[in-house]
Amino acid sequence: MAPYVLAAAVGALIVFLYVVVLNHRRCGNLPPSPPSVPLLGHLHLIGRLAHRSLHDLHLRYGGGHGLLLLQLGRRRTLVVCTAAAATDMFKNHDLAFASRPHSVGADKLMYGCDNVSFAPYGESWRRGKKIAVVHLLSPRRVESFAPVRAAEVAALVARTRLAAAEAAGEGVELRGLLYGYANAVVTRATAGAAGATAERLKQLMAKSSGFVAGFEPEDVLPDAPARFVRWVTGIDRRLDDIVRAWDTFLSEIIAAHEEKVGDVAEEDEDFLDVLLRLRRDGAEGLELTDNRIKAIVKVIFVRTQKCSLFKFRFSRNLCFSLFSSTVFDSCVSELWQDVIMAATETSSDTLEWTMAELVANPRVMAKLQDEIARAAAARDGQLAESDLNKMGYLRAVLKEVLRLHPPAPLLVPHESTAPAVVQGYEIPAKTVLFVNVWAIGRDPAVWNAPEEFRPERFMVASGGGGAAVDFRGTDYQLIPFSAGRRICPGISFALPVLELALAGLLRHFDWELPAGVRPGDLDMGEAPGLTTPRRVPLILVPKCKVLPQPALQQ
Ligand code: HEM
Repeated sequence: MAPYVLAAAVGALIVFLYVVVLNHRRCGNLPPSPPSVPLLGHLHLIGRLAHRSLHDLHLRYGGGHGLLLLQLGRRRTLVVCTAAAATDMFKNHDLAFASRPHSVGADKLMYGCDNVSFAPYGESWRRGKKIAVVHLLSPRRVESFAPVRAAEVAALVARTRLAAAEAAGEGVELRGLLYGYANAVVTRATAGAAGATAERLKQLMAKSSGFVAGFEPEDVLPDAPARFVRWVTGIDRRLDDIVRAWDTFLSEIIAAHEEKVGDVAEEDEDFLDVLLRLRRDGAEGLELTDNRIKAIVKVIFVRTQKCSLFKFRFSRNLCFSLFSSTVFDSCVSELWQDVIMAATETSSDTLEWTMAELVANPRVMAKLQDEIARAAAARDGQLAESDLNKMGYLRAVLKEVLRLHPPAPLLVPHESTAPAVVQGYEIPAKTVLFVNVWAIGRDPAVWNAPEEFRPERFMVASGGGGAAVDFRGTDYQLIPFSAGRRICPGISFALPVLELALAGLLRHFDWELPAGVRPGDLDMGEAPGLTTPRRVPLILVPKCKVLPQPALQQ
């Protein structure tokens, strides 16, 4: 028998005994749970759209308190499924659940998790988040990127015009256009340049996110067999190659930025300039080592490209064949494919969903175009970023899109560091937390006609019941950016990027479905995984509008 087969068999036996014991150690007043099987726990119950599987499991087994407890391989996992349970969680137990589960891939790729997103709760995370909130994503800094956004929206409109001319009345696939736009804004804000840097970044992103976020051997196997699987399948070797490629890329950008020290006025700084200045000034308590700067810059690149890097992947095939190394191999390559899919970013996913919902709801599209045209007319045909504040319907449309299609439908997994009593149930420490914001956005206890796309629910003038509901983490029925300590610090960066692109696309073009496709025929399914890009890329026919003014200065 080959030594690795023997080692795998021994590993399997250890795991089997371990999980059998673990499965039978259910004690205390725990939340409801479906029946489990040895080793897998409940993994086999999770389909390719995990948020939907978890929602169905909750409806079937969950009871009235909005919680479900699952054993996903080695990880005990609490799922929050309703707005009421989310309220209890974020109001009363945010601190206990503010950490992150450990990921070997994230650890290697993120300089020992010396960043914000992947860091466990503690001093290092607190310092990183402070840098992000106070120095990089503050209102003043976000405002300073207004010219970048204006230029990139103009470029998006120009590229769409070109695509429309080339398509000559046929459909245009929007995904590439939207991805290019968001990628350019982010690369310019982070590193001051787009072009070749953006292209290199796109390639690195595509290579790395599966490693950070994939289903790791450690999720199911004890440490020693997991290390063995890593070695046999070559996961670690490939990971090391990617780590080196990232490091070279980041070192080069840092070196280029250091060369131009003193040439850049504070208001023109990109994120990297800010971090290097803080280091030069010896900003108190920030300890900006090279690796820390690289980790922060990387996480911002990655976050803005695809905010939910923890792209846990639950595949039934994987679950049923855990001990076959070829399965781990195919899992990795599957993840690679997934990553290429996943390389579409949060902002472009959201823009694509918005365009799909608008074309499926022509009444909403017309009303929004009217609002945008009126805002432009009030300014002699020009549109400025400050006009966004006056476009209440545009904001309502975005809220409705993020309610139905949150880009991270289970947020990013948290982990508890202390026992907690949630909704009357005892939750032990070291429990992973998924908050099913996709299900919460459809919770019939808080939303009327939850499956309908109805932005008016957020409008005071339309008597919408959700008029006062915001999505910045205070109203727990709408938390696409999360809430509490781990809330996304990039909301103010993301909103103008999304709203300006929509204003530009809807002001300059009318949008139609390709000939023969009716709004009801539009495929509104999601691609498998724990993020929710559209299953089918959106193809629409842009019709250039004749505007009262020759050019839009935005
Ligand atoms: C539509 C756009 C976006 C959405 C829906 C979104 C959503 C999220 C979500 C759900 C989380 C996880 C929160 C949790 O763990 O509970 C998160 C974390 C984070 N986001 Fe975003 N995000 C977006 C854009 C951005 C942008 C543009 C940036 C930066 C420029 C950013 C930076 C971050 C960072 C640094 C974290 C980690 C926070 C922490 O762990 O403390 N995000 N985001």
